[in-house]
Amino acid sequence: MQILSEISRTFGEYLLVPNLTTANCTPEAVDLSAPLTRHPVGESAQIRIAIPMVSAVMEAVSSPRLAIAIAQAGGLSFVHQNQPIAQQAEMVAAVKRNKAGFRHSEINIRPTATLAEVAALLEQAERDIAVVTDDGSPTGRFLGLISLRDFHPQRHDLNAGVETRMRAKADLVVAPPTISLSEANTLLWDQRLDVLPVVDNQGRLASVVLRRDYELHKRFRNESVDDDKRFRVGAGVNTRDYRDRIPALVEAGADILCLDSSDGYSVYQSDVLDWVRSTYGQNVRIGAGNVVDGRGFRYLADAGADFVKIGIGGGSICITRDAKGIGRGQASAVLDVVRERDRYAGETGEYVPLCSDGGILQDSHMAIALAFGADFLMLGRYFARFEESPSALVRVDDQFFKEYWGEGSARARNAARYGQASGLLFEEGVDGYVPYAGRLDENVSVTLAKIKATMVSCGSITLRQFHDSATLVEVSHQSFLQNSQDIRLRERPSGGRT
Ligand SMILES: NC(=O)C1=CN([C@@H]2O[C@H](COP(=O)(O)OP(=O)(O)OC[C@H]3O[C@@H](n4cnc5c(N)ncnc54)[C@H](O)[C@@H]3O)[C@@H](O)[C@H]2O)C=CC1
Ligand SMILES: O=c1[nH]c(=O)c2[nH+]cn([C@@H]3O[C@H](COP(=O)(O)O)[C@@H](O)[C@H]3O)c2[nH]1
Ligand SMILES: [K+]
Repeated sequence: MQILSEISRTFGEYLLVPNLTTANCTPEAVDLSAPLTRHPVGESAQIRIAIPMVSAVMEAVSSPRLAIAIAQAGGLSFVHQNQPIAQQAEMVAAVKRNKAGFRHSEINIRPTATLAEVAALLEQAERDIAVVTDDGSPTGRFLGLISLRDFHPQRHDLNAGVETRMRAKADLVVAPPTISLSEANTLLWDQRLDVLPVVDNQGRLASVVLRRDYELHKRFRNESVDDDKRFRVGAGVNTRDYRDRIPALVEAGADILCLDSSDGYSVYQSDVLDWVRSTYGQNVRIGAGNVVDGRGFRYLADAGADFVKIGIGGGSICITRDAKGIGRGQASAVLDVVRERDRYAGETGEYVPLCSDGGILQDSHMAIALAFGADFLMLGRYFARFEESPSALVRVDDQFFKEYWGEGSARARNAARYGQASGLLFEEGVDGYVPYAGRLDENVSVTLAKIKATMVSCGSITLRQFHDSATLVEVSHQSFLQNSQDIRLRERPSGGRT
């Protein structure tokens, strides 16, 4: 038996002490890009992301819709593996079918639906325009567009059909699937369009190009895309059915894989990494984890992991520490693994990026995790709150929530945990709600603004500089208690605690 001589600590126990801010150190100059894959020290990784955020390998978080929204913002999603292989592969393929700028139409309606129905659909989606297809699906025969400007409750009978007020295909500008994104954007502006439908030669809707996406793209110039301008997407895998699951995910176009486990310091993960390297060489990139110390890191790095993920029991839905008594405060875990990563890089010349997974309770913790040396962050609760996450939106009294549950909870019925003969019969996660927070892009831009402001105060314009020069200090419990004492807030500050 051995007792480590440290107290295990979380991000909330630290603050950053500012360094000198120089004139070239501005939020505009801050580059938050991060490597996802191992690479020789001093060179660039094969896969990088423009913002250091990936979404958790969880059913309540990483769906195709969320994956597209994160890729648009510059991060990456890992589609969850707690589902049949074909279904997971189809989710990956659904993301890859979207080219940056060309998206599957989300707001669709049949021509025989009533104006009242389309009004309700648009109100619920907070959009102005719906696409009319013969069967109301995103790939049906394209018939026209209907917007809130096409009818008025006082002037038109809301029981009338959509077809009575829609602008029909013959009067609209449509584009063939061969159109390039820059040609499509030119049409949007020259023809003053809000929506450009892309229609194949059988008259079926292939995708839509939206003016609002163009405007978003101007704001987020950092989309995560592959060489064919398709969105990048990752996928979770496990240590059991990998010989079948990995080929299906690779075939579907997954850009990177991630072993999804509470405890990655196992021969099972090393076996999977061996199998991937002997089957695909470096053509398939795969991260491993989770670990909480340098030994776990070195084991997985030696076994060939592309990145190593850190975190046991620190997630918002976690009860692993209660159930199994394993884990480590996330700040201590990151600190220990970072030291080993840097030693490993010195010895081998290979940089293996680190992902800090879970336990981010507020935006400032992201900056602190990055200051500790994490290359990027995996977030569950943070992304579960957004419109684009797959779970249900529920209303309780006057407040809206999204459902959010752990992969080790009974609800997840995790096939790996509960399907095995020796069955893990206990739960390691809870099932609950998180406050609904609106659209992903709006929230992410506020969070990034905060991280950039922190880095400016600390005199860093790249994450590498931040890792090297951040100065952190432990904070006493008392100083937190004294913060905003005796002030009764008029209202919660916007963009405050997330
Ligand atoms: N980060 C965290 O703190 C936690 C995460 N989770 C999440 O819950 C889900 C399930 O995680 P785990 O229960 O760790 O799943 P897991 O599949 O990695 O492990 C479950 C059990 O199966 C064993 N096992 C794994 N591969 C095996 C093989 N090939 N042959 C025989 N035995 C094998 C493991 O040793 C373990 O006892 C994941 O999505 C994970 O991310 C769950 C608890 C904590
Ligand atoms: O103890 C656990 N029981 C669970 O059921 C569970 N499900 C997910 N995870 C892990 O939590 C991470 C997400 O954490 P956050 O919501 O704090 O971002 C995820 O990325 C996982 O590492 C679990 N941990
Ligand atoms: K272990």
